[in-house]
Amino acid sequence: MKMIKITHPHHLAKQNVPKSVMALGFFDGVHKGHQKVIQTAKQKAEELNVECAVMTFDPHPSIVLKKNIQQIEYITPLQEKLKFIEDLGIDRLYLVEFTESFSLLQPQQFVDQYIIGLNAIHVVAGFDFTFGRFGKGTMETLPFYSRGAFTHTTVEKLTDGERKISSSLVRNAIKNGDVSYACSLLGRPHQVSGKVIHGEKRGRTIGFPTANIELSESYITPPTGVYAVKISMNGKEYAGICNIGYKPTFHEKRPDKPSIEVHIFDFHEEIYDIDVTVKWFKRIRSEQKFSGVEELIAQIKRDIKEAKDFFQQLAESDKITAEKNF
Ligand SMILES: Cc1cc2nc3c(=O)[nH]c(=O)nc-3n(C[C@H](O)[C@H](O)[C@H](O)COP(=O)(O)O)c2cc1C
Ligand SMILES: Nc1ncnc2c1ncn2[C@@H]1O[C@H](COP(=O)(O)OP(=O)(O)OP(=O)(O)O)[C@@H](O)[C@H]1O
Repeated sequence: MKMIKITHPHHLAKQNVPKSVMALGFFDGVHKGHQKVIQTAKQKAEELNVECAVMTFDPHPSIVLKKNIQQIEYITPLQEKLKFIEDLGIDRLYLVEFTESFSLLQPQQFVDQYIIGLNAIHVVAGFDFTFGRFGKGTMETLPFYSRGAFTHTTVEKLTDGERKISSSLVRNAIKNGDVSYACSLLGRPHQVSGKVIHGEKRGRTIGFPTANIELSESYITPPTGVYAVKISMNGKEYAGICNIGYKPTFHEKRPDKPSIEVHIFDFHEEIYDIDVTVKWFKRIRSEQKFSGVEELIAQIKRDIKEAKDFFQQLAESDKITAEKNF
């Protein structure tokens, strides 16, 4: 995938840019709705025998448009978003820096400079995509702005029951700890990446060593509690159990921020400073304050059993699905 970074105003000349079918959107999470939009663009590009392009933006428009927001938590921070888009088999990605001057473009200026000017001959976006100053341009008015230079496909709303699959729905699911639901909306588990740092070194003394993880980006994370997770490092993936929390059993005073610690099953290596990715599969319980270490140990044993049973069932259902598809 060829990536073209653009800061407004751009100086790309139409005749130097290949014709494309262009999918448009912010695409935080690259959830199933986004996948449908991008896959529709890909199909159309094959039909028309031109490149398939995605145009996305960074940072999130709310940082520029709502002055009181300095940083937002992403489902997929930029690098992850680009990787998941690339995995869908796209030829080119226009990454437009979302600046104030860009946000002030009128719908017609946006279409002239960023669609017609980038040689898109067909545009694909969801039914509720908006563009231009105050989001005034819509899919209904797009043909008017197109000046006959391109056609378009509006992708119908993809829903889960009554609810539109959206980045907001995925964010809420993660924030509420419903990581299994987030997984079904994303079509894969939500994941976060970071580095293994030194913890309080108590874990090994109670029989459950844990890798303490410092996140590398501003991710949305699930609330405090215990989760069945998979953790990958150096190209290998392991099952484990994660506690996000303040460890109230050991801390009278709540630490500033919760720690994220993973006990990896059947694993005994030294992994400080290693880069890891954690995938959230299932919430098991809330964090508790136990009256003693023995009680905590007994509970962690039950947590591990529950997580192992879950992964066993998952492996069996994946096997059945794979056999059906064979
Ligand atoms: C699966 C699991 C569940 C946990 N649940 C709790 C809990 O409910 N309450 C609590 O105070 N600590 C809980 N902990 C945190 C332990 O107290 C923690 O792992 C231990 O203090 C080691 O911390 P350290 O890695 O900073 O040394 C849990 C840890 C794991 C791995
Ligand atoms: N469920 C869906 N069905 C069809 N198209 C969708 C769906 N969700 C998003 N899209 C389209 O995908 C593109 C990117 O969507 P965008 O990231 O802007 O918003 P979103 O996923 O709807 O989330 P939110 O509005 O909560 O931020 C847009 O063209 C949008 O219309």
